[in-house]
Amino acid sequence: MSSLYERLGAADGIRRIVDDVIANHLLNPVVSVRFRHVKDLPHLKEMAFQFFCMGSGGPQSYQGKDMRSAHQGMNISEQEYLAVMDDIVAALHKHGVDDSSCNEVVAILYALKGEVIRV
Ligand code: HEM
Repeated sequence: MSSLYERLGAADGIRRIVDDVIANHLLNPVVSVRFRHVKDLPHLKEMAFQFFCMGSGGPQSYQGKDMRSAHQGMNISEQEYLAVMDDIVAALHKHGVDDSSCNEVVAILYALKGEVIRV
């Protein structure tokens, strides 16, 4: 079986998925205000791209903050966390990622929950 990275469409596919994830966040009333206030969205996209690539088994290295430091002091709620997961799943479906690969992504993100919510 090919790697999760390949099933997500490798670098080009992940780039497109990340663009849609951020677009979804900006339209999602539960979290849009968080993302409208980000000063450097291109940087956030690049970090999210690297994170996704590395986390799915791609050759890229992630140069951003660890998840706890990245979200420290934001007081992110469970509801916001779920909204972000929903936006990611919607972007994966839009790009034709199969259900089992989608579930793998959800499991990886779920494991990071404790480093994101109210840290
Ligand atoms: C498991 C879920 C999540 C992952 C994998 C994730 C991943 C990331 C990454 C890689 C960064 C960039 C860090 C850096 O700049 O070095 C980041 C920043 C950010 N995250 Fe998350 N995140 C998650 C959940 C959330 C949630 C639930 C929210 C709130 C709605 C959120 C809001 C933000 C914001 C606003 C920033 C940008 C901070 C800034 O540069 O001003 N994240 N996240």
